[in-house]
Amino acid sequence: MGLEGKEETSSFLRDFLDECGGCAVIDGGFATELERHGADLNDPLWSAKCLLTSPHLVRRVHLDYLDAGANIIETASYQATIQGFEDHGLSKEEGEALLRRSVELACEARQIYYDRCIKDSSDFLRNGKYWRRPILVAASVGSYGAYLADGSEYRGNYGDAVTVETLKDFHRRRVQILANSGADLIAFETTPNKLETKAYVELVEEEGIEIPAWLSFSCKDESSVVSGDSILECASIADSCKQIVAVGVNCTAPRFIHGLISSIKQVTSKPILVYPNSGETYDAEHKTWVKSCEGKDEDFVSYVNKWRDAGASLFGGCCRTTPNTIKGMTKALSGNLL
Ligand code: MET
Ligand SMILES: [Zn+2]
Repeated sequence: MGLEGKEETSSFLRDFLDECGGCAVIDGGFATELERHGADLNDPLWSAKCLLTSPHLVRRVHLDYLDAGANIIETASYQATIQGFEDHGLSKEEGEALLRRSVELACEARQIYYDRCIKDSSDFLRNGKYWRRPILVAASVGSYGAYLADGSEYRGNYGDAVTVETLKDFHRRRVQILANSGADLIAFETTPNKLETKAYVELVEEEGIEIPAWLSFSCKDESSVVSGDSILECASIADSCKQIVAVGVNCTAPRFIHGLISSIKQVTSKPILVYPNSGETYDAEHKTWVKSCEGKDEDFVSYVNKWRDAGASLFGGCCRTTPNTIKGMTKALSGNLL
């Protein structure tokens, strides 16, 4: 890509944020929301299983988040990998088609949402002018640990045998497919360590990935990602890559978010995104979420404006948050705290 393209990439998200009025709303937990609707995700493919068994539900959850006010919806590809689909008995081509399908489903939901808004044209009129809420489709890429389906993305320790090269090889084909699928950007999410951060950055540079990406980390406290690596180091690596247009934190307890924003701000001037989980902890052995002292949706939502003051500009939710959480955030950010 020439210089012109790179400049376009760096202003892509800022222009979008301007259009949204300064900050944007991301959707909430996707897999856990599918479960709330009755999907059985007790499978190594987790949410990606629904791409095979219930695409209508995938589309429906995307729509629920759009109705709640989301400006960015993330595809059901978090745990969709060609290797995972092959382990499930599918061919490479079928696996690749399902990755593309995850993006199509999100794009279809956006189209349905816009078509509906045209019918109810009040959504399209602002100060007497035609306006439609900007909506992006972000192609989710979960970590190698997510593919292992043993909760590794919350530990981030892959052992000595796994190198940057292993990880690049693991992610390469999926990232290439998602980058050419019609998605607006790639969401590298729940990144657990420095090694995988390096792998993503090298991969997008070496493969000449043409769409922008964000990189977000799952963290275990205010200063470290789940592996124990420093958030400052990880965020600096993400910052060094032109294609990465935002850096942040996801699937992390809300109580650590404020401190993490302050740390990330020290090492990047890129927009910062935060989409914490409900504050519960995932018990990989029993495949359940365990309550902590953290409160409910309402408490979580009341933090949003503090996080904005601390320097973040994209906000959403991760596991166990719901369209209701996102609705609350949308209101809180537009100055109408519930
Ligand atoms: N976007 C993914 C989801 O909400 C992130 C999962 S984090 C374990 O399902
Ligand atoms: Zn999560």
